[in-house]
Amino acid sequence: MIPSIRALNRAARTRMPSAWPSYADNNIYRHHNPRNSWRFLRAYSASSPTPNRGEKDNKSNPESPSENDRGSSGPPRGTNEEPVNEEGSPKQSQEDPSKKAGSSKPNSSKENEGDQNQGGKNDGSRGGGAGGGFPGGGLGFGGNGKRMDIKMDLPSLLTSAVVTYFLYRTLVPGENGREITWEEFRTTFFDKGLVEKLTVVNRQKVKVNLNREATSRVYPDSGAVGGGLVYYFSIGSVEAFERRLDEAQHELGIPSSERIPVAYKDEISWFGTFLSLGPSLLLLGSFLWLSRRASSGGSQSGIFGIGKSRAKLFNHETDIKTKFKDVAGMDEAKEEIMEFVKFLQEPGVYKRLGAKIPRGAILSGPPGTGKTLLAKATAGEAQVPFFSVSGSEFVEMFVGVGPSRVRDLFAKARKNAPCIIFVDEIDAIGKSRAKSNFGGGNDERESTLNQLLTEMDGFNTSEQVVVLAGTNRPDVLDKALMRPGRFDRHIAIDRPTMEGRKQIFLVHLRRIVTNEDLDDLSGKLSALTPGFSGADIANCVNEAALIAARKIADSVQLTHFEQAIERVIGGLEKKSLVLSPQEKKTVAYHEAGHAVCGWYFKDADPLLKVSIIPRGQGALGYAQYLPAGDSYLMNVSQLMDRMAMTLGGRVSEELHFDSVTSGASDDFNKVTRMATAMVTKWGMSKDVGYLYFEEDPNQLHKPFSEETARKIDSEVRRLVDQAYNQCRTLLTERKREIGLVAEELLSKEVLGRDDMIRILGKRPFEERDKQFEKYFQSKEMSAPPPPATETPPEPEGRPLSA
Ligand SMILES: Nc1ncnc2c1ncn2[C@@H]1O[C@H](COP(=O)(O)OP(=O)(O)OP(=O)(O)O)[C@@H](O)[C@H]1O
Repeated sequence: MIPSIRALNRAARTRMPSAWPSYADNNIYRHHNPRNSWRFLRAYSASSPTPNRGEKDNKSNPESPSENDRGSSGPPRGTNEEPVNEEGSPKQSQEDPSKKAGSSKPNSSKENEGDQNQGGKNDGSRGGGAGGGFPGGGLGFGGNGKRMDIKMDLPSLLTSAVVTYFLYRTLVPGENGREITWEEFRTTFFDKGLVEKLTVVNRQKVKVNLNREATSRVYPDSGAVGGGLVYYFSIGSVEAFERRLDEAQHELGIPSSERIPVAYKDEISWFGTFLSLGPSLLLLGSFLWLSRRASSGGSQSGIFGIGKSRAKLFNHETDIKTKFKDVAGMDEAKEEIMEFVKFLQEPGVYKRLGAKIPRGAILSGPPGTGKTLLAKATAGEAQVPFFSVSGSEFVEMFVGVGPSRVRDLFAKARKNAPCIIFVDEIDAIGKSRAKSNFGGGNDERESTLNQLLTEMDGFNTSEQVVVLAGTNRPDVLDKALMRPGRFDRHIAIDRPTMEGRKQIFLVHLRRIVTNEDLDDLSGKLSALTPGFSGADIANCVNEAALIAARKIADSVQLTHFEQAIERVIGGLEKKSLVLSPQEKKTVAYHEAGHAVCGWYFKDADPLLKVSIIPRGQGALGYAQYLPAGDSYLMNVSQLMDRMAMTLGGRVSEELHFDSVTSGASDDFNKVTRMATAMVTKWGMSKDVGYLYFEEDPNQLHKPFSEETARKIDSEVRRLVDQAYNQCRTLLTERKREIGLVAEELLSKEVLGRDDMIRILGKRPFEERDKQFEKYFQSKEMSAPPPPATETPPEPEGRPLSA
């Protein structure tokens, strides 16, 4: 058993435990026994007269034991072993390892050489062998031979299997290398002549190659004998090491011809390399991982998919079930777009006559009017694939991504031709370049737009790819987009008319369970929902179904629809908002003022419903009016009546209370905007004349002179004052009616058109909207009757004339 090198150190020797060590275990650290070491030292020193350590004796005796102990590889050293053994053996105890060393047979030079070679081989091949015997720790040169055979290449680094292998190869030998100090090296190996060769690795460490034969004699149980354990020591510099080695050899009297060979080599530590690459690999890995997570998946995940188009592809066979019959109330738009369907279905008809097919169409209109739906239905009708993408999806924080996505989208579309590309919210990329240049443009957006224009130009007439685009802001689009050859067609889709709303209601009512007569119901609902878009209608129908479900009704009834409409218009009822009785009264009189104005002004919009239930954001009450049919022109009289009616709330407050409230600010906003438009846009002021001044918040200077500005101000003021006087005159006359409506409102909270008729009598003017009258002749639309005790006296039969 090999003694611990630690045992050689002075501090350890002084401990001297009484227990004799067990050498069953190879790990010398665990079985470190100072006593044994001490004994070893004593035994060693007992043999010190032999020239093991003394160069003097060595010189005088050519068969010096020091030569033997050193385990030289050459014949001279081999022949020197025997005298040591002979001299040393009688003085050494049985357990003393030095005894074994002393009793070893001399090695022939051939054997030694063989050992050396074998040892060299073993150093490489037995890297994983069990360690033991000698102390120290370190690099594990035992496995280095194999490790060095592995070539580092990028693919192998990238695969985890190889990384694991590297780690294994790097870590395992680490357990079989032991670092020792120079002193330990000298006393344990060098001075005993066990060293065969030294290898300076990377100018930092010296690997000790032991003569295995000699070592096995001195330390028979050592792991180094099998080649599984390798010792090394660190050096400050190669020069210092060489100097020290020279001195040591000189000290031992080793002739220069027998000096221990020193080799130099550079080794790459895979583990070290891996560690040094670690931060970069970690960064790269996290970047890839993040980009993979950031991307929404699909085949274009990761950083490499960033330039790919994110358009969703709907296959006509599976995904697009929408047909023109699902799109109601826009017959003209459908007709216009039908041409694209025909082109996609039968391109031959057009080509035969030499007609060029329109490349695309812009569908413009307010939100929710069914632009996307129409585009989808076009694809559904034409039975072609449909690529849907939003304009904003082209714009990324990386430069060049937008154009690249446009290219990719069109490339995919060409592969899937005939097909339809639908770019929703095209204004995100198609904004006028001239406008955006003011105050710094957005280059990325511009280049995306340019790419889009190029791609649309690049079509040839045989390519059956139709591009449809949707926008709410056709006014801001770049003119280049609209020129013939690109988006040839401009299809404006407005909010549906009453008949249109009826059709849309019918489409959506078919999907819910109701026992009402669908024709009558859809007519009523369309009359109650002026200004609703298709999306509002869809939402309203769904909301009614939800309300019915909440009330566990068997089918959806008219009342559910009424509540749903109120909710869509006014927002959620705010039950938590409790008004004080005085506030409630103010709200009731305010709303009653509006309602009475609407009832008695000839050109005002007739009232549909008035409510004082707080709803939505800050609205304490609301009045819903039916716009005069679906008219799109308004005359001065209508505008004045509307302004007067809008001021009705405040005037009523003035007439009924000592002080007024802040509740009319939104009314003033509307009135001011209306009056300003009359003066600056609609040529309704004689003083200002027939001029048009656009409101542009980006404009630094007003497009009119100071004098005109003063005129505009005074004209706007005049119109508002006129409306105010008109309103005040009426409401002063109708103060009693306001009181009746307000009190009814306070008790019932919601009044419908029929309630108004009941309180104020029939409206003294013929209804302009015949459709409306058709559906509301009955009493069905009245609000639920109040509890019997709170019912105010019937106002019927009172004078109503204005
Ligand atoms: N004419 C219509 N007929 C039937 N349903 C409609 C109609 N218009 C809108 N809808 C309903 O409204 C929903 C939203 O419409 P769509 O997304 O097409 O509006 P849009 O004009 O594209 O809105 P945006 O401008 O906000 O993108 C549709 O899914 C459909 O349920």
